[in-house]
Amino acid sequence: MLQTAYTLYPWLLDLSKPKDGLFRAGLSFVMVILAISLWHLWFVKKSKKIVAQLPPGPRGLPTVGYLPFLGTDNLHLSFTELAATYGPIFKLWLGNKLCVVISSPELAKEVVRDHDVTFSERDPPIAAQVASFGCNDIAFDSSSNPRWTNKRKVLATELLTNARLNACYGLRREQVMNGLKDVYENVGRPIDIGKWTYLVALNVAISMILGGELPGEKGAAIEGNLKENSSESMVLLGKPNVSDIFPAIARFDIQGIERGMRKINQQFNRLLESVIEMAIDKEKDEKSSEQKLGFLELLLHLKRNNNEDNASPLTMDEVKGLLVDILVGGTDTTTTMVEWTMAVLMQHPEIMEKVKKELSDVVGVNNTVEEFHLSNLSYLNVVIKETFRLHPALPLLVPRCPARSVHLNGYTIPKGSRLFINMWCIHRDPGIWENPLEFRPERFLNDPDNSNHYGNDFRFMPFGSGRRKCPGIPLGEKLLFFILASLLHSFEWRLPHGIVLDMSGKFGIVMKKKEPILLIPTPRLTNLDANG
Ligand code: HEM
Repeated sequence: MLQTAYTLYPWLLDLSKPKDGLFRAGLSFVMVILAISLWHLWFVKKSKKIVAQLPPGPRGLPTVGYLPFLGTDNLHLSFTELAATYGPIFKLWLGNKLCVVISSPELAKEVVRDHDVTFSERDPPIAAQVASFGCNDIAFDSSSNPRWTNKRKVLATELLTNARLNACYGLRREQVMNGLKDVYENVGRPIDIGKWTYLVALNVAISMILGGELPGEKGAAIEGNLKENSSESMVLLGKPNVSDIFPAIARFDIQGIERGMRKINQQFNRLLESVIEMAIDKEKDEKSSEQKLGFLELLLHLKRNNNEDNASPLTMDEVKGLLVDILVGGTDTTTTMVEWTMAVLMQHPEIMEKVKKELSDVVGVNNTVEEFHLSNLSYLNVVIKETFRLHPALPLLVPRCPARSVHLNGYTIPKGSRLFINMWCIHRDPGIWENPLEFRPERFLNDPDNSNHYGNDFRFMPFGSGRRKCPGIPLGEKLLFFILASLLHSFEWRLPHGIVLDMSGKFGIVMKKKEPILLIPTPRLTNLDANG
């Protein structure tokens, strides 16, 4: 058509025959309009083709996108409902962020294995950027930054090695025993399991960071402030922030989240400076044995010296970022998992009985649990796995962000969009799991692959997978297991009279129980004091 118009064009412009002029001018006008219309049609079709390359998804409203239709409480549930309509890959706009959600193991494999490098970037929320000393931690630093690889290596090969964790078992034991003694003193009264566990997990983290208790009144005050500060930080990190969804208005900080986080961060910084000073003094006074050093002393050592591979030493902000990862990454996740496990056990008395019997057989009725018992508690192990399946601490993992546009399942996932892997949906998919909503630990009992939850089985990834997989597994799992075994072996638990368990979750970075779980303890061991 365009070619015909092109050949006619000289004739149309030949205005030497005046009587035909009007006709030719009219025809010329029509042809130009036709050409423009054809070009327009071609252009619209081409742009539609680009739009069609995005995954399907629900329509939203101008500016806010699908935001008003999503409940704030349970993003993973809304995403699961949308997957039922739009399939295992869909997109939606939240404000002006394009989000893509995937909900099948096949697509999860493509993201975390086949395109792992491309999908390993993060889109850090503002509060997290501040809390992590400008993304100087592991969770929010760019994976293309060689310093990120260095920090993951430091965590894996310096802090969380078996030898190091074994060396500081005494510190974990002491904090768990202190927690059990608190429960003992409150026998017969309701205990908030989440609050109790959070305090124990935080005490463990602080104690391992400092290599024990800080001396004197100053030390006790610093420890108290660190606890308070970490809890406040968790609250702000969990709050949805309008500035993250509408970057154009971020500078107004409408909810004051950024200001709040900056204040907390300054206090935290001052606390860390005091702790660092004390650690340096301690180092001067006594040369502690290498294995007994606290994480902070080790990090300061790595800050001063090049490590074996001659990677450049850690910066002070990186030391602080790593401490934040340990304080934040390990405490809320462990707390949440203890809460959910206790809740499901209260719902299933027959499973609780089996757990208690195993504990009595393996640990003995007059002994407290020690970490060396854990590898023999195979039934408790599968109870925890089943809880991970039904109540993963991070149901959407930590959202990823492609470093460049990628094709996934025939769709384009544009660079900079936010990608969620809905593990909640995959963990409950009836096509994968038999009676998926049933709490049945036995499903894992005869499983030959005991390590299938470490990221190689894309149907079951409570710790994520690929380059961004949780680097805290060795500590997280040990602590979770140890706290649960100790609680269940030392006490009988019952719900307060007339209380019905509420099993709904409240979505944040970590999915906690919506209602705290309050349980009343009665001693099971006769001699907790003697063993402590
Ligand atoms: C039961 C306890 C824990 C659970 C369930 C858990 C779960 C997770 C999950 C699901 C992720 C996201 C993985 C992904 O996006 O693919 C993650 C990331 C992370 N976790 Fe854990 N975690 C636990 C304990 C810990 C502990 C104890 C630490 C620190 C010592 C820790 C530090 C981190 C860090 C730094 C990241 C970010 C990794 C990165 O982005 O490269 N976690 N965790």
